[in-house]
Amino acid sequence: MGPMIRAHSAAAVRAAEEPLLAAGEPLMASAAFALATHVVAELRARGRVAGSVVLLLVGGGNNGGDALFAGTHLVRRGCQVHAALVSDGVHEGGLAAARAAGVRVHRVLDAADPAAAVVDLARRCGVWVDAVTGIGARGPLRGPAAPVVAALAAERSAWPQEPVVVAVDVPSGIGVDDGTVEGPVLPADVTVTMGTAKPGLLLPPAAGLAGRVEVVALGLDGTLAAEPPAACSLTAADVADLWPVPGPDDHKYTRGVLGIAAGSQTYPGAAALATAGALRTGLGMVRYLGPEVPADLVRTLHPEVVTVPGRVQAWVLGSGVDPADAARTAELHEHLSAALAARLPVVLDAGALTLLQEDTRLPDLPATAVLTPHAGELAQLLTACGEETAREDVTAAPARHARLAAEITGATVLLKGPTTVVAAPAGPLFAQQDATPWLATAGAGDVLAGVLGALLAGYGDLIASGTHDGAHLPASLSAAAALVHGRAARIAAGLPPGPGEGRARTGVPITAGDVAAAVPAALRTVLG
Ligand SMILES: NC(=O)C1=CN([C@@H]2O[C@H](COP(=O)(O)OP(=O)(O)OC[C@H]3O[C@@H](n4cnc5c(N)ncnc54)[C@H](OP(=O)(O)O)[C@@H]3O)[C@@H](O)[C@H]2O)[C@@H](O)CC1
Ligand SMILES: Nc1ncnc2c1ncn2[C@@H]1O[C@H](COP(=O)(O)OP(=O)(O)O)[C@@H](O)[C@H]1O
Ligand SMILES: [K+]
Repeated sequence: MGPMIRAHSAAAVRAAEEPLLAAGEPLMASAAFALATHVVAELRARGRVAGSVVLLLVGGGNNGGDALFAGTHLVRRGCQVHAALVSDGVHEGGLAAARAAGVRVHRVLDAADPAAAVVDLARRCGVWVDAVTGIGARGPLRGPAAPVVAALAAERSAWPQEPVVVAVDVPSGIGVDDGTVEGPVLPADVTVTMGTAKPGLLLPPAAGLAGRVEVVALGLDGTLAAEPPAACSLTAADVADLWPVPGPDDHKYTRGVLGIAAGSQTYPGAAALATAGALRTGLGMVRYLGPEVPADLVRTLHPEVVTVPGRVQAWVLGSGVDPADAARTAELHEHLSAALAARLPVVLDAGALTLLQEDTRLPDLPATAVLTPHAGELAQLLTACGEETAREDVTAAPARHARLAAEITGATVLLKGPTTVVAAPAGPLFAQQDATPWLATAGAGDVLAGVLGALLAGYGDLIASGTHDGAHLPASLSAAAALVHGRAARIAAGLPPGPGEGRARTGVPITAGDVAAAVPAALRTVLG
C-alpha cells in the first residue's frame, strides 16, 4: 500500500525545477532516460525489446525534447525509432541527438495530409510515445497537432489492444491543472510523469485518459513535499491512518453516535440503506429519526438502531427525503440548525441539498458540513446560488464546479460520479477512483452517506471542539469514505480492491445493499 498520490500544478513544478536547472542538473537527460526505461519495460512485458518499432510524436517544446532523447536510448536497445515532428518548432538539441543516434525523423507537416501521414507511419509501430505537449500546453491542442492526435485516437479505438501508448508527462491536450478535456486527446496506457503527478492525471475526466501513472521524481520530490498538493488521491494506507479503531477504554459514546434523518413514506429504502452503510462502517450507535414507515423498516432490518431523539456527534440529513414534503423539510432545517450551533459535522444529501436551494438566505456553512451531490444535483445547487450551470458543465469540469460550490457555501463538497471529487473551500482537491461502474445503482449514494456519517461521528467530538485542522479533515474523511465505499462495491462485484480495470468490463451486478454488506470486507483490505 503506497502513500497518498500528490499532484502539483504546472507552475509549482516549474518553480521547483528552476533552482535545479540553475545548478546545472541534467533534468531532461534524467527524464529521457526514465522514459526510455518505462518504454522498454512495456515492450518487455509484451514480448521483445530489440526489433520493436517505436513512434515518437514530437511537439515543439521540451516535452518533445524528452521523447527525442529517450529515442536515442531506445535505438541503443535495438528498437527501430521513428520521430514524427508535428509542430513547426522542435527541441534542437534533442533532434540533433536523435538523428545522430539513428532515429528516423519524419517532417510530417510537409505532407499534403499530415494526419494521414502519421497514421500510416503509426500502423507500423507497436509503441506510440505521446510527446506533443506537457506542462507548457495552453488550452486544448490546436494547429496541425490537433487533427494528428484526433486521427491517432480514432485509429487506436479501432485497435484497442495494439499499440501501447505511453504519454510523456501528461496525455497531450488535457487540462494539466484542472483535468478538463476540451479537444482531441490520445488515451494512454501509461503516463510517465516528471517530478510529481499533475492534477489532470488524478481529476476527471482527463484522469481516465492517463492510464497507469508512473512518477519520475527527478529530485523535485524534496522541494515539492514542502508544498501543499493541488490535488491528491488517498490510498488504503492513508485511510488506515484516518480510520477510528476502538481501544480498550472506548464505549459507544466515545466511538460516535450518528443521527440519521433520512427516508420518507415514499422512499423508506434510503433510511435503511444509509443506516446499513453506517452500521457496517463501525460506530457506537445509530439514532434514526423519521416518520413511521421508514422507522419501522429500519427497526425491522436493524434492531440495534435507536429511534428516539438524544445526543449525537454527527448527522446524515436528507437521503430519500422528498423536498416537496414541507413538514419533513422543516424537520431537516431544525436538525441542521442544531447541528451547526453545536458545531457537529453533518452530511447533507439528496433532499437536504434542495433544502439549501430553497433557503434564499443560503446558510453560511462550515467545512464540517459535507454536501454529497451527484452532477445533476450540483448543477441545480449552483444554479440556485446564481451560477447558471447544466449537468454537462459539471461532468466536463467536475473539480472546478465542486470547488466553486465549496467556495460559495463554505461547505465541503463530495461530488459523486465515476471518479469522486472532494473540494473544501481551500486546500487540496481529492480525486478517488476506487469503485466500479456497477456501483451506479439506485441507493448506492444513500449507503455512502451512511459510511461518511459514521466516519464523521467518530471524529464528532474532535470536530465540535474546533481543535482539528480546519477544512482539511472533513475533506480527507470524505475521500476516505469514498475509497471504502468504492472498494466495497468492487468486492461485492467480485473484483479485487485497488485500481480499476481501465477499459475492461469485468465483475458482476450488485445492489446498494450488497455494497453496505461488503463494507467490513473493504475495511479488512484497508485495516489489515
Ligand atoms: N524544464 C526542463 O528542463 C524540463 C522539462 N521537462 C519536460 O518539458 C515539458 C515542458 O516543456 P515546455 O515548457 O517546453 O512546454 P511543452 O509542454 O513542451 O509545450 C510547449 C510546446 O507546445 C506547444 N503548444 C502549447 N500549447 C499548445 C496547444 N494547445 N496545442 C498545440 N501546441 C501547443 C508550444 O508551441 P507554441 O505555443 O510555442 O507555438 C510549444 O512548442 C514538461 O512537460 C516535461 O515533459 C522534463 O524534461 C524535465 C526537465
Ligand atoms: N460510472 C461509475 N463508476 C463508478 N462509480 C460510479 C459511477 N457512477 C456513479 N458511481 C457512484 O455510484 C454512487 C451513486 O450514487 P447516487 O447518484 O447518489 O445514487 P442514489 O441517489 O440512487 O443513491 C456514487 O457513489 C457514485 O460515485
Ligand atoms: K505529452
